[in-house]
Amino acid sequence: MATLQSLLEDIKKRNKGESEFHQAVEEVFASLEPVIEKYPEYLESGLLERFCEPERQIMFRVPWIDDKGQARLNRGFRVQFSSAIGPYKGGLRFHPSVYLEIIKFLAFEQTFKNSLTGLPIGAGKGGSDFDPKGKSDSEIMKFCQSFMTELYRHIGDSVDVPAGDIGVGSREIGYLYGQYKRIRNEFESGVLTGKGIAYGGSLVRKEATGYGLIYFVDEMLRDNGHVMEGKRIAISGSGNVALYACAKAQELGAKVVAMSDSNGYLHDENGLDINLLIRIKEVGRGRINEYLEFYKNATYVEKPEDVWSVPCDIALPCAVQNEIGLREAQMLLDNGCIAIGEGANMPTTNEAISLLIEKGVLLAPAKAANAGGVATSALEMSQNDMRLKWSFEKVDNMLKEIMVDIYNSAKFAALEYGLDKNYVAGANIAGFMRVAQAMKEQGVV
Ligand SMILES: NC(=O)C1=CN([C@@H]2O[C@H](COP(=O)(O)OP(=O)(O)OC[C@H]3O[C@@H](n4cnc5c(N)ncnc54)[C@H](OP(=O)(O)O)[C@@H]3O)[C@@H](O)[C@H]2O)C=CC1
Ligand SMILES: N=C(CCC(=O)O)C(=O)O
Repeated sequence: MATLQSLLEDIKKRNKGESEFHQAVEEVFASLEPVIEKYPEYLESGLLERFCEPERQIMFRVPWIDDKGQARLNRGFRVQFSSAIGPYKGGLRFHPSVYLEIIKFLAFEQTFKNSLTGLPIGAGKGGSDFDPKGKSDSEIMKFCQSFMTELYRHIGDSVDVPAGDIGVGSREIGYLYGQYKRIRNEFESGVLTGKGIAYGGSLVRKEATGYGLIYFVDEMLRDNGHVMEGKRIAISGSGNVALYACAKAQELGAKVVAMSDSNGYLHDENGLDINLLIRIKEVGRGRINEYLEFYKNATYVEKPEDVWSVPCDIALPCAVQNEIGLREAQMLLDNGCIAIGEGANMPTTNEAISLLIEKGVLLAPAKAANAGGVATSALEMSQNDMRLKWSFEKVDNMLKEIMVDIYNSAKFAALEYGLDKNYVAGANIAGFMRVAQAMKEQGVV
């Protein structure tokens, strides 16, 4: 008879060398132990094995011509992980660190996240090893057009709906959509989300992941006798998620004193000027160290991983996977950090999660806390379906409600299994149960 442990070993054997995917599965299996004890049929029927196997993985060649007339070559991916509760849904990551297994772990995480939103969206993820940094607008466009020339055959508003992630913002979505529309000869606005407002994008989508993170963390703090007001916050990353998490945290009265990028971290004890940072990053497409030209008291240290050495009450990892290991977790504990809100996907190692929870740090897990982006993407799909355009306030209120619901789902799932305040386990359990129920009713497919 299979056990959780023997299944985990089998999954590791079947996916040799895929350390991030192994890590993601290990974390989930640790959470599901009490669930499988109560419902062994999820294991005995092979459902859990199917749950951890992507429905489809697609890899394709992406040739393009650079501004010098040189032929360039990248690789594209799309992992369509689960369609149990809706069409595949998840971002596209353009970054040189991308390869198939990275996309697979991200797509696996998306299964739980999309389930927790309560909306009809399955799980997928895609991307490329293309590096947008240092590329001209024309090169970005030519790459996106070539990428979509391959991807279009695999997506659709009821099949698979990509969106943004690292290196993919509304500019890239626009170029991808333009090529898709040209090939399909059809205005299928719901096929991509994160679109520009002029042609079907939803208000709040740009801000959603960052805002949603703060809504979740604020709910978690309040439920545990704390307030956001007056708290010191350190954030890793300075992209779409980090910038809008910073803006909303400051709106709620917190002081954000540090933010990072892949070259280092910015520190301003007076609190970062978020409007300047948004101008530098979004308008100028510049680097955060340009901030020093405006604020002489600020510092920029060329060690991104040491952003967590800046004393803070709340840490918001909003960059990449595994940026908080045991070393960084100890830095946070030594500085009296009381809460962590994961804006990035899988930013904390399993060892660091165990240490932080053991020490009583309130940990808002990525699958739950950063679901605001995909939830608002689903709201964009709904508006597109109905050919409607909702107001910023309407969408923002829906986002806030969804994030509070997600918090409560994680909280009460943890409580049901005697795992009070273990929001990592609660999110994994609540996310799993909805998809597992759908899989059970749909048969062995
Ligand atoms: N966009 C979305 O809707 C959602 C995104 N996420 C997750 O949030 C995280 C950030 O995504 P997003 O803000 O969209 O991406 P962006 O491309 O807008 O920003 C990424 C940020 O992370 C920084 N970064 C990248 N690599 C490293 C590194 N090795 N060390 C430190 N910083 C690094 C980048 O710095 P630099 O400019 O130097 O490269 C940049 O500041 C990702 O983990 C993503 O998967 C989760 C849910 C939704
Ligand atoms: N990159 C995203 C957003 C995906 C989406 O909006 O479909 C994520 O949830 O990780």
